[in-house]
Amino acid sequence: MTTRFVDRAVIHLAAGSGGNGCASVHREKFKPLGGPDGGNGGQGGDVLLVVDPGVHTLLDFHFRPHARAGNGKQGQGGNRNGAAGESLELRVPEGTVVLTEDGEVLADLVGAGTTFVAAKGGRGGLGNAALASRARKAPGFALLGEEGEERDLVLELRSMADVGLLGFPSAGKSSLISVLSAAKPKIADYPFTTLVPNLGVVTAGETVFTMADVPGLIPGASAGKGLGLDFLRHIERCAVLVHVIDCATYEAGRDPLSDLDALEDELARYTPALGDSMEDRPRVVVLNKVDVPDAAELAEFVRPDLEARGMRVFEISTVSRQGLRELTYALGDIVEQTRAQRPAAEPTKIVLAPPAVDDSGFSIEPDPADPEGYVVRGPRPERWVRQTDFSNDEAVGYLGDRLNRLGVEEELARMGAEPGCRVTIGDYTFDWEPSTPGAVTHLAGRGSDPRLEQNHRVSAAERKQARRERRSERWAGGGSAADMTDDETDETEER
Ligand SMILES: Nc1nc2c(ncn2[C@@H]2O[C@H](COP(=O)(O)OP(=O)(O)OP(=O)(O)O)[C@@H](O)[C@H]2O)c(=O)[nH]1
Ligand SMILES: [Mg+2]
Repeated sequence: MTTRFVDRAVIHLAAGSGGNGCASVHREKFKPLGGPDGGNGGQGGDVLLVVDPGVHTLLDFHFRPHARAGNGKQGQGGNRNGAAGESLELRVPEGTVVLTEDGEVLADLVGAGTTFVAAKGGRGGLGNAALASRARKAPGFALLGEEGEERDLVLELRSMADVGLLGFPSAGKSSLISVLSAAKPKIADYPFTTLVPNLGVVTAGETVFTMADVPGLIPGASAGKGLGLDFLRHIERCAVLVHVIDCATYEAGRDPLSDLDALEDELARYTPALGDSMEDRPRVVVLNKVDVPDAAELAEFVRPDLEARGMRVFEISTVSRQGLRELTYALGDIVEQTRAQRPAAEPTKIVLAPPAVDDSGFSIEPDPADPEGYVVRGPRPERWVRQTDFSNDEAVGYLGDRLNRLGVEEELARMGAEPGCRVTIGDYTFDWEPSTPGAVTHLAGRGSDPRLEQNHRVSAAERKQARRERRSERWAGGGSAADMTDDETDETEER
């Protein structure tokens, strides 16, 4: 069996947006002044990655890298909440590693059914029924649904083989896998013949194990030289490492001992992305091409040195097939031992959501893009701004109240912000009009609220630019319906 796989794909995901809340007033014959009855918007659908043992490659993502989940529906009058958007499940193979474009590992998907929330749907906005309070009996506004998360992620499939072959280019790795298994990889006398890993299934008596043939390694690989990191990535998961050493090379500066040192050196320099050091991984040395008389002689010569280093050494030839049986059974034994030590199979159906963040805080910093401006950061202020319909003064007033209650205004004053200065929260910039200290009104009626007057709605390009300038730690967006009620909780407290 030979499995050739596309082992890396960049995907672009868009979760569904939340539906807007509805502002509606109950109307009935003879009852002209009913209460607010606008329902909440539905939650946007998530984009999920789900491990499916029936999927073996990332090929589909190669052809279809874009995926989008359904949007939540708008709330409606009569207290009808909008339906949630449909989540999208993308099937990925066992052993898929999810990374950011910067290479940060987000998840390592093992176990059938394991699910990763790759892009979180936006929250639906509260309708005016949910926003009503004693102080605000009939809110003339509702909250907007939030946009769904958009994410570019990298998927990598790391070989899950039991045995990983490593060696210089042309050492005979592909040849070895071809004689030990039914795999028929490309074999040629030029370096880097193998560009993608090949998996072979090897049988040693009762033991059946997989072997991965990976591209050749050259010094500097751990720093990305040759196929470098691509190569190393694939042996991270292998329980047993086999150094395949070419005893018949005439290349200057190459001999079995220095080849082995170079390979070990690269391994030591490589930091596995999955955090599991390869130092303690069992390894054996295969001295290949002993069908060549000079090579056989050299192998005999270096064997004691290698053994003195504690290595198990096998002299083989993939051409004459000598030494193969012994090697196969020895590998089978080691694989059995590592299997026995391995913890029990992972439970299935784990759902990996982005870690919950403490979203209660906020911070204010001088705006790097404006000498007199400030930038307010925090999951809640940013979310509240996104939820605000700026064409509705009452909604803007409500935002002002929320920010006030959180202490944003107080903190701005403490930092010496001057009235009229520009304050940016998320994608919006306001002129700051502080309310009189000590006389903060929590009750915004209908009509204009002078404290927050939105200047302009910035264009996407401006936003991007400003974001770049202000770049710093960002909060993981998203969140659950729980935080939605959370906002309302402190409202309740205050009431
Ligand atoms: N004489 C002899 N030649 C061998 C033996 N094993 C492999 N070769 C030759 O060595 C060359 C390289 O073999 P491959 O199996 O392609 O080597 P590789 O390690 O997979 O090389 P890359 O994929 O480039 O890293 C080929 O020309 C093979 O025919 C052997 O046991 N004896
Ligand atoms: Mg090869």
